Amino acid sequence: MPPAISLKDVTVQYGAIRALEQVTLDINPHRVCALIGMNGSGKSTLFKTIMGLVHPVTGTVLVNSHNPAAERKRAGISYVPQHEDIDWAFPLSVREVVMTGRYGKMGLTRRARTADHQAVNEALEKVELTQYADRQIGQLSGGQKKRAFVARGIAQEAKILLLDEPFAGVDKRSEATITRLIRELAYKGATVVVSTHDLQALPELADEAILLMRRVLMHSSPENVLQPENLAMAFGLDVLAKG
Ligand SMILES: Nc1ncnc2c1ncn2[C@@H]1O[C@H](COP(=O)(O)OP(=O)(O)OP(=O)(O)O)[C@@H](O)[C@H]1O
Repeated sequence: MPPAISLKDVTVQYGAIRALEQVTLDINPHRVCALIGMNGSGKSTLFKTIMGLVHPVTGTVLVNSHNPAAERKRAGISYVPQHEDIDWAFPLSVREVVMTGRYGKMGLTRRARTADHQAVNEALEKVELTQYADRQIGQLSGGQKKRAFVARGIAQEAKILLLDEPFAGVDKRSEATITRLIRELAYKGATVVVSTHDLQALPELADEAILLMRRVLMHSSPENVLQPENLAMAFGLDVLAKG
């Protein structure tokens, strides 16, 4: 089976800042892959590159064996950006946000059919937000907002989900719900890439992990990546001192 995501020698620059350098990696289908690295190590840039929102200066990116922008248009890939990258004042209800995940299936008319409403209701139920469905998205708590965007990914039925720090600022209950849903999505055949700073939860969450510091330092099992010497490579020695 070809990799779900494949990058070869990808370098990304923002002006003079080199955010990714010669990144080569393959992520196989049906896996949960965690992306680990310190602030500024290029995690969000990697997601945006896989989505075709940021264009590498060199190298190639394939998503489901297609060009990223084409795959995004086909709705084969779903992306939950970081909290700060979303306009929470946008006048959409939670239900409408989740419905945007169905746009790729609706064609140009964007008219929701029974199957779309059903998929949205099921996704809302899965993330336990049915009772908040008609609230404006900005009026949810941090954890509920994350869950709403995970619901959008579920409703989209995308083969690949990219989740940028879905656990940041969420309580234990939301974290457990999101972890359970990620595992369930992979079990049902999706490929999930998730960035997280929660190293303790890694073995339960992910099948494999990538240590990123502009370059891929390591791509291995969570257990290997969590070895102190490997974490020290990505985070410096502080992480060892903090245990
Ligand atoms: N639009 C931009 N313009 C210029 N520089 C940028 C831009 N976006 C990111 N950068 C820079 O690129 C580097 C990688 O940033 P990126 O957001 O990908 O890191 P990250 O690992 O997601 O960080 P964090 O954990 O803080 O979210 C950083 O040095 C950042 O300052």
